Amino acid sequence: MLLETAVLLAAAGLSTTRAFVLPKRDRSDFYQIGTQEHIFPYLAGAGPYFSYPENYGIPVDPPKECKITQVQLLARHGERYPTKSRGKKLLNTWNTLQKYPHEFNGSLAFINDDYEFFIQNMDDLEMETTTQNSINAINPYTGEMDAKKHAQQFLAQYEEFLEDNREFAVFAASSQRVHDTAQYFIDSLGDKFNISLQVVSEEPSAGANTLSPGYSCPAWNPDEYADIIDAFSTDFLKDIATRMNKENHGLNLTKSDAENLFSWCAYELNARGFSEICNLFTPEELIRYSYYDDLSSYYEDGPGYPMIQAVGANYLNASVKLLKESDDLDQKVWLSFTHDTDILNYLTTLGLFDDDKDLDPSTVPFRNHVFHKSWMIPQGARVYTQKYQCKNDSYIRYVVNDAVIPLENCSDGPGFSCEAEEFYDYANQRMEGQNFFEACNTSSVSNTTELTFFWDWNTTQYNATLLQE
Ligand SMILES: Cc1ncc(C[n+]2csc(CCOP(=O)(O)OP(=O)(O)O)c2C)c(N)n1
Repeated sequence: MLLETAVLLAAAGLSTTRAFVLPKRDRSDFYQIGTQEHIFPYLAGAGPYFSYPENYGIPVDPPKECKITQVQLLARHGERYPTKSRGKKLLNTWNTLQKYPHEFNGSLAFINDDYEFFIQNMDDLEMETTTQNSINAINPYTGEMDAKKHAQQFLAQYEEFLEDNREFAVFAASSQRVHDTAQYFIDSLGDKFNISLQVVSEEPSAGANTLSPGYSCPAWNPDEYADIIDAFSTDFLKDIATRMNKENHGLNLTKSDAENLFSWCAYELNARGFSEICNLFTPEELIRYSYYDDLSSYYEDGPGYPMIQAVGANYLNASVKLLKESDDLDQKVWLSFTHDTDILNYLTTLGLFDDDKDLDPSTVPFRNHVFHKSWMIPQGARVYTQKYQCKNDSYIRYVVNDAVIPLENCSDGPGFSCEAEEFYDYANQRMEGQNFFEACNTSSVSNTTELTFFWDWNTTQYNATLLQE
């Protein structure tokens, strides 16, 4: 380097070394990307997509003698940056680290080597990660690529069925990231399809005509079962903070900093493809963190909160109606995109992961543990309902994140499916006495009592204003 250039850069307060020191081979993102996929299931559904880990081995294609007659999808948006509120918390922890006046020792030492925080632009908060906004050109875990890959997988899987079904509406809740995911998916399907994207309002005023009933549910109280969740020991968080503080005298990381590090790890994976922060945790800490999240979700948005059965009934009721009307409806493909908790509410009403045993806060269970939240709704989650005909009978079954998950009490049909009439009885039973509008006190924010967009999109045209939330 010319001496003058070095002097100029130094005068501007910029380091002259950075541009000229290649990262060490073992610290290069190139070599590290792809080495952390085994921890995705432990990141509370905030990290990159992964297939449902407990696959029973049932082929996703219906048996050969059967013919698909309807497909429904309820999907989560793809990998994203943190929300604004989460981003603020992560920045606080990052500031604490940045203010530390000494070189870091031990597991945090990577920060000494020109570590660049993964949130570079506050406008990225709440948004999908994309090739454009990723801080690493070779990040394989963008929400954009996930949606595009998902669409290609969908095309390959339903190739024959889609031959005759190339024109349909796709539905997205009106959050920007949800909309963007649906758009990437549609773009990736290609120009042989004629698709109309319907953006359904997620404002509380949408009432029951929504894909995100969580926002139209004023009666929902996140703290309803806080006493159970709080009974879980979070000593593992204290242990993490203590370990970092011992390695670095004077660093006063707190328990909540330790908790933030887990989501830092997850979101950095979405934005960079790799995160040194993920390497701070022991396997045992990851397991405890993951169960803590299962427990919270179970009692806030899952089977542990009886009201959720009514919230999830809003979509399940519509889904069952579509299944029953499949012969009469021209549209056979029903793809919808929304948020994690809304899918969880729906799965709860459906009872696909409900073994009637409440999760225990006094210990981490292993054998009695069906409810793994991150397995159900990781970023890019996809819950398919398949209806197919074999001889003269129709059958229903579910494919969650690439794995066929049979209904525990109704799986005698081909491919471990549930005979349609039996399924309708089962669904009725799950929804008996469940009224979303009443249970949520939705009348205080809206007078829309029915979900109608699947049936009236053609005349109404849904194009709600996109929200950065
Ligand atoms: C039944 C219910 N009502 C209201 C809420 C409040 N709430 C928290 S998160 C959320 C939706 C968006 O959640 P986010 O964590 O940003 O999910 P993502 O977009 O990543 O899927 C809602 C409606 C809830 N969780 N559950």
